[in-house]
Amino acid sequence: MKSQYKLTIFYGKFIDIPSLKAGFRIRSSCAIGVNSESGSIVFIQENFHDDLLKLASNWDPNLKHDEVKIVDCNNNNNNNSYAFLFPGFVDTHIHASQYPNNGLFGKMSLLEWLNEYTFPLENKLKDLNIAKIVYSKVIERTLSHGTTTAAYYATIHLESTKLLANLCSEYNQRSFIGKICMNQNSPAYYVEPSTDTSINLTKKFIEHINSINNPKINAIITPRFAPSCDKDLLCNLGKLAKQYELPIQTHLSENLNELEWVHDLFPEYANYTEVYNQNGLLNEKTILAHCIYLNDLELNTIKSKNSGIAHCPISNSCLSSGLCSVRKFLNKGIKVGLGTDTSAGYTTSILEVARHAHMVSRQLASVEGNDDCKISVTECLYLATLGGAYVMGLQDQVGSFEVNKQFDCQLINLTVEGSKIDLFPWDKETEKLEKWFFNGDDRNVQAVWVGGQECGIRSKSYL
Ligand SMILES: O=c1[nH]c(=O)c2nc[nH]c2[nH]1
Repeated sequence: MKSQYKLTIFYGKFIDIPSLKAGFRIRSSCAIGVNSESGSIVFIQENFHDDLLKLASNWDPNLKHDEVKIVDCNNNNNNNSYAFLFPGFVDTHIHASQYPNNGLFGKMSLLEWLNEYTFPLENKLKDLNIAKIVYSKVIERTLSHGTTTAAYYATIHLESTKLLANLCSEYNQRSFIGKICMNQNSPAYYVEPSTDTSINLTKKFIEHINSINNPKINAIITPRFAPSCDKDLLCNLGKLAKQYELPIQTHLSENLNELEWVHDLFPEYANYTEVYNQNGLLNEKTILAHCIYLNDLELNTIKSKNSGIAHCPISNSCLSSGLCSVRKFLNKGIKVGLGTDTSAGYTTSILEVARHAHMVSRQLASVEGNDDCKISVTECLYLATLGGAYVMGLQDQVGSFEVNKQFDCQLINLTVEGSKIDLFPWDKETEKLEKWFFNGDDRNVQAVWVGGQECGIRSKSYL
């Protein structure tokens, strides 16, 4: 339905992190105008204390007052309360289909866990009734944590993957959705019989995404990981990505047994990264999850292809996969974002992943005796927002507040009833934000907008 409003003006304190080293950019008493039709930001005016409708007239002198919607988030900022608008989080790696298993991994590591926990669950989602329950819940849950953009893995099943795309569109969550491709080394009940089947189903899925005709909903080519795809499938998926100009997502170098397995399966390649590279699967739109054990040659290849890395520190801890040095990636100028990696990761919260990234980096600093490993609070929040946007090729659209970017945003209130954050009168502003980083959760997320449209996840009012 077409909105009666042509312009929405959001007013309040806007905070974002415009580059890795920038720290918090805090814009107080700030008015951001959003074009209701395009969802993009048309003006940003900070320290504004006049009539907001004047800004609307500046933008379009013909605009009538009832065509302008004002969302005033400044009311909360009396002495005892603290609220701000922050870019929506970007989850660069999440298995939507695995959501029911969040927190279930026992003592297992990757390869056993896939067989014992993951493949049986994913196979259940061929039933569309089950898929609808699982996918609705995971979208609701991620939105409630402030995730406005997600790169989802579904399952090998076409119809339920189509359903995930439809639901993302209905819930208004920006998303990349991948039908998983796998044609070898998988259980008989959960494997595609041939390359042709996998490619044809992927093509049908791409057609479905095109038919949804929603620019927020995109297809992504998804070879699960090298062990579950033969060379023919990898190579054809590379060609498909090129033909349709689509992004690619897969797993790389997550676990030592996996590395050995890849070496045995693909002895003709110099390393794991080359398996993807030589099959046309590495380019500037590729998202590589984990990447814990890459050597310098592999990192150089990833950098030269301008591919991005989804850092998944919670998953890496849950499955004992290893400690991943993000600083190594950043020092090489490789794009890095964060991934919950549900359900190898136990949470759907990117904020929690960001603090885990912080903690793992500090562990690494002590293990390696090198303080450079430490990733600061604002660097972690950058990875959770604009860093992730770069990894997904969306850096011109989301991740920070700039004119012409989409308005993907979350309203955070540190003093909402039930909040776990206690503020004291002497807290400096950046200290309040650091407290949010370490103790915030979905209770602090009061509203979420994608492309300027509020996502209807909450009944509570934010004003
Ligand atoms: O964390 C992971 N989750 C998965 O589902 C998967 N498949 C291959 N490799 C994987 N790693």
